[in-house]
Amino acid sequence: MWNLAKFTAASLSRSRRLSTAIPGPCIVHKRGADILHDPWFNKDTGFPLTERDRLGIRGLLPPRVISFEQQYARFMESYRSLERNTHGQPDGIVSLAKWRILNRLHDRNETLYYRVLIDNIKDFAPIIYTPTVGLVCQNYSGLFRRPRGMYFSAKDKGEMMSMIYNWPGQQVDMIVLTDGSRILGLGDLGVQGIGIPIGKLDMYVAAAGINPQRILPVMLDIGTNNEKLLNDRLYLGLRQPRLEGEEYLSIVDEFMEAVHTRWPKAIVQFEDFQMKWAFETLQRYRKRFCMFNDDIQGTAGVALAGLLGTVRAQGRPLRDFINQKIVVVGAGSAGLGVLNMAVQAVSRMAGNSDSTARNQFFLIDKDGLITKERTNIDPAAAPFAKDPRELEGLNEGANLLEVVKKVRPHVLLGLSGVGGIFNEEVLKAMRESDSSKPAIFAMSNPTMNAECTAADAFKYAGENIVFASGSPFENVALGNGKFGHVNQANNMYLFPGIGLGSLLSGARYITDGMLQAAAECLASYMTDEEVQSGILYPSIDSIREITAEVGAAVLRSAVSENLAEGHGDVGPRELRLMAKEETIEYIKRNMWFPIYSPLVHEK
Ligand SMILES: NC(=O)C1=CN([C@@H]2O[C@H](COP(=O)(O)OP(=O)(O)OC[C@H]3O[C@@H](n4cnc5c(N)ncnc54)[C@H](O)[C@@H]3O)[C@@H](O)[C@H]2O)C=CC1
Ligand SMILES: CC(=O)C(=O)O
Ligand SMILES: [Mg+2]
Repeated sequence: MWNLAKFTAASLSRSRRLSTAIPGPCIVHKRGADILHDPWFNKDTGFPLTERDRLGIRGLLPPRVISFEQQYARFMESYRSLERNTHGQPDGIVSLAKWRILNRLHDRNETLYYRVLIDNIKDFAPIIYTPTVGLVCQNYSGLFRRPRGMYFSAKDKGEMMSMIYNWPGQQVDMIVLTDGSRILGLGDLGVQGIGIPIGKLDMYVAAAGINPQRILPVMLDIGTNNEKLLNDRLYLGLRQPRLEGEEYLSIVDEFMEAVHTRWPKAIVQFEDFQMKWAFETLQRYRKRFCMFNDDIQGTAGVALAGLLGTVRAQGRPLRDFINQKIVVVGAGSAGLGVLNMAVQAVSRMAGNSDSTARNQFFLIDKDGLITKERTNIDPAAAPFAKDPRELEGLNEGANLLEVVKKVRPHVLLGLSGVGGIFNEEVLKAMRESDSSKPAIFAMSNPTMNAECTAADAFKYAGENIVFASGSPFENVALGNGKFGHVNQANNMYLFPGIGLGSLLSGARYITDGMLQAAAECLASYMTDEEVQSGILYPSIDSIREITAEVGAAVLRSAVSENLAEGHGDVGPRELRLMAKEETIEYIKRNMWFPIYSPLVHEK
């Protein structure tokens, strides 16, 4: 049975802590059934009698008024009974059933939905976020029932400025935008990729307390090159190949102008764009709009925090980072983002140039080790290409196993999207690492695409490793009551704080300094004791706490760079005068927390 007393005590103390964030009485102009069908205002059976009378819904609901706590307990009961009833069925079926029950609540009653999400984030993140969100995207055209977010297609060229005013919300703070061209490690899913902005924005509400009335998931449907989808009669997107070149950019330009015109202060997060457009759009917009690319920049900060954690886990001073040999598998937007940020960190620590700092990194893509002998090398990868003359016994295109055997890296980091590529032989080769505590980061998503499983990593590379994966795995039982800790190295630890800190600072744009501040905040969050037992990141249960700290670090960095223009009533001067703790408090006060607000004045 659901423990109601525990729930009430926990949520009461949380409400008190965040009491200043509770909105005042809001007056709703809708009446009757329209209110019941609006998930923002709907309280289901929770409408008190005065509201039923005055909002014209008396008689439209069963007579008994059910409290929020009872509704919560009822939902959790049905969720747990779904778990029991689907026990033993294939994982995909169970996960989709769980997603459906949560999605139905999301569609019906947002307050209750976000409350159960916040309180049970560890259980529900794998459903609304990776890995299940990947399965949802793959099946989106069949799962589609109600629209969520906005869709701008190549057919809407010239219309976007007026379309943006079709969005019913007055104010939008956070937008997550995709073109569906590289959804997790699942490739081009066209319009079906909308599941990703929806899932990311759910994390924004849960972790950063962004008001769900002010979020906007967006799909830019500029076609798909996925033949299976083009031939699927249920496919809901444009049935045409992806636009390229100037045609493509003109669509993204038009969208960005439209958004900026209606909501000049909204933050735009680019998500799951294929590499060429990920880099190109970041360069194109980063000084014009308040935007960032999560796969390049959010991932980089989380990975850097993990890499610094592995140095501490070895009992070494942070500065020893400059001596770590790191093999990165995957030279895409995520892998290159990580390398660029890691190189900046090494240069700062060692006082070296970037080119010297790059020596310790080895980059592998689908054609093997990248060296200067590579023809048609991608310009973004070129700075990391090795000089073959400086490599003993390793040639252009050397395979992963050869590289691991020769280099004996301290860290093996996968962002390739290729499931199982860290196979038994590769993992066993990591036993010969030069590190006393080698690290394996299998960061690709969803679970199927992880470079290895947690169990295989501890089994083949040894019990002494530090392990992290992009999607969650259970901790691994090592025998004798010991467990191998599984970290989740996922950009969810940073993007909510980057967005929230940027929003509340009123920054004109998002700089490298702000992103570095976010990464440093995450890197210093764990104690030495935790890190030495292999725990690199906080538990997802405390994601709201860590997000508040990351948000404060980002805001303070914007202030120090003179980019903060303030937010709402709080101007740049007040932001500048805040001490660190005051900034964290300010951030927390501005986090939305779901409770039923009165919908009518009390007379
Ligand atoms: N944990 C996290 O927070 C994040 C994880 N990711 C994951 O990283 C993966 C890659 O994302 P992007 O870099 O954006 O993709 P991308 O498509 O830009 O890059 C993929 C890279 O992997 C390389 N690759 C493909 N097959 C390979 C093989 N057999 N051996 C070695 N390299 C190979 C490709 O050559 C390319 O360089 C995806 O699975 C994504 O879900 C991405 C962002 C954040
Ligand atoms: C986590 C994430 O952003 C990705 O896998 O693309
Ligand atoms: Mg992504």
